[in-house]
Amino acid sequence: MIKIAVCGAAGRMGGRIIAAIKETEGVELSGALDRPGHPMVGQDAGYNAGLGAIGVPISDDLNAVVAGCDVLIDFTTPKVSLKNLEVCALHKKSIVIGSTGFTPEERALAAELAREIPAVIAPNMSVGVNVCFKVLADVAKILGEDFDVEIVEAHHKMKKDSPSGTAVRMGEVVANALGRDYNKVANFHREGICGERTHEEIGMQTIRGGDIVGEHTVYFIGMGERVELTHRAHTRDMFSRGSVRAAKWVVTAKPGVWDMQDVLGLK
Ligand SMILES: NC(=O)c1ccc[n+]([C@@H]2O[C@H](COP(=O)([O-])OP(=O)(O)OC[C@H]3O[C@@H](n4cnc5c(N)ncnc54)[C@H](O)[C@@H]3O)[C@@H](O)[C@H]2O)c1
Ligand SMILES: O=C(O)C1=N[C@H](C(=O)O)CCC1
Repeated sequence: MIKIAVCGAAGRMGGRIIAAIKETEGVELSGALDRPGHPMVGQDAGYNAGLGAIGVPISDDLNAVVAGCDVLIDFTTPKVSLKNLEVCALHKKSIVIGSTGFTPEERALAAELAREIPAVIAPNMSVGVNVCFKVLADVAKILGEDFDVEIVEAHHKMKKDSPSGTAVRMGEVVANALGRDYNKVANFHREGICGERTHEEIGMQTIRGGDIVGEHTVYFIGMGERVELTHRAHTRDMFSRGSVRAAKWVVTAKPGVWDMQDVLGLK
């Protein structure tokens, strides 16, 4: 039985991940964590998962929870995830990180911290989005330079980072396929007399409102036609099931940073 602990257990994803662990064979919830001072610390973790009491309290003791697990699933924020990665490395435990909004410097630090433990770090754990990542590179290469690329994402109004980690990864995949540097060609802002669109730029647009779980469209816009590749999440459950699948996979992986395409065998 693989022992999984969940960090961010009082959050939107934390609750769904605990529910997914409960429905998955071969794994058990060994611990649940949230931030010191959170009102749900001390309460049973099953309540946020809609399960009633399951006998695992939400703790704020990171070291104790990590010591008692085989793998930590972490859906919090980049800064918290980096700390969790450091503590997992100290305890030689595996980690699955779903947090988004990492800066390039934070990504480099994560790779450094994961030199001796296996870590899955992925902005989107759904099968559908990871298949999109795979086909996007081919679509971009086939359509080539005659098509302008714009990416639009929509999420709930509580989301803290923008653009979404998924949209950033889509931009990186397209930019790489076209031989461009995402950090140079991503355009996050158009306002006023901002001039004609450049050939190389990838427009990144963000919508925030209500309870939208997550939607992403990559537009390839040519003269006279366009191709749109869209993914729509109906619930958070395919993210949470994906994270549990990643946890089962990562405990036997070699040290280093892996992503969901490694877990799904899409590379
Ligand atoms: N990779 C994916 O498939 C995927 C899917 C959905 C969301 N996300 C990402 O997951 C993250 C969390 O999303 P959410 O909607 O669950 O957010 P949320 O705000 O509902 O939950 C985050 C939880 O982390 C807790 N937290 C904050 N600081 C902490 C600390 N120091 N120690 C322990 N817990 C701490 C918060 O109290 C909160 O309960 C975001 O970055 C989001 O973009 C990724
Ligand atoms: O709800 C969120 O927050 C989501 N975040 C991920 C992202 O930033 O790409 C995945 C979709 C949901």
